Amino acid sequence: MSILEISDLSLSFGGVKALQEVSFRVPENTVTTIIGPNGAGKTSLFNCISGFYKPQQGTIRYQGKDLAGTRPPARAALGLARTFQNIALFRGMTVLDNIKLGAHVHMKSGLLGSLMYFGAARREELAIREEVERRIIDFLEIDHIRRQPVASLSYGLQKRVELARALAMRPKVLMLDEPVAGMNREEKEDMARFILDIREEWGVTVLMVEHDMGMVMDISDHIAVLNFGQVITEGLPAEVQKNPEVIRAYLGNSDIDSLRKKLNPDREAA
Ligand SMILES: Nc1ncnc2c1ncn2[C@@H]1O[C@H](COP(=O)(O)OP(=O)(O)OP(=O)(O)O)[C@@H](O)[C@H]1O
Repeated sequence: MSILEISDLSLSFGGVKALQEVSFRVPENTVTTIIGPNGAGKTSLFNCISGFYKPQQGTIRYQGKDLAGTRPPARAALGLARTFQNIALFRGMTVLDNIKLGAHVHMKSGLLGSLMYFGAARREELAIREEVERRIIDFLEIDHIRRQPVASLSYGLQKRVELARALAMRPKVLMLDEPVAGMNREEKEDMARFILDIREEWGVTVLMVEHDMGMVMDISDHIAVLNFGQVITEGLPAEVQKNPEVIRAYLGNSDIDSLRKKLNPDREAA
């Protein structure tokens, strides 16, 4: 079953066609990855799914429901959480406080909401929140830094805190925009392990944009390839890797050596 279905999506910025009739499905409980050369439209597609961009054409269905007209915070509350290409944390706040902010998508606000939301229901919500935060902190192995301000942490740990905050939103689909960009090898391996565990142990579907082809091929169940705003193919990593159109798409942007490195960096390094 597909948890997300993108149909016929088009988005333009003036004369720039960022997305052209894009259709693909994200099967439930998979790691699905969108790849493609720079400028292919990957982030634009992410922004359409999380509601930051409004496509001129097409539909996005989440659990069978058309998301048109649903604003970004409401999409997050429905279970579509995301991280960003550049870390978007409150740097002066502690790790724990940043994580707590993630849970806010579930808190009722406004006078009516507050009036209807007190007593047992509120206590129950707070207990759930604390349990979720504790579980996330244990899972991501960040207990030792939970009282530290984010600004004092290494880049790899900051990315982990961002992941923790997204998990605190209790997502059904976790959208990760370049989760290992700028990381060293060890940090990448840790992140890959966490992503796989999020799918397996937490039952969360992961939708990721990533340039690191070694990691993409290792952990993805399903890959969609974008080029010039269009999906040129989708399928299993092994199928996508040998698809001539995919190879051509990357060749258009680089020489043969960097192509090999991109599609199979581990073998190159060996
Ligand atoms: N806010 C915007 N205003 C104008 N043009 C935009 C905007 N966002 C994206 N574009 C254009 O849309 C196209 C797709 O960009 P997008 O950032 O989605 O690609 P990408 O695949 O994510 O690239 P990268 O891998 O470099 O992050 C590009 O031509 C880009 O210049």
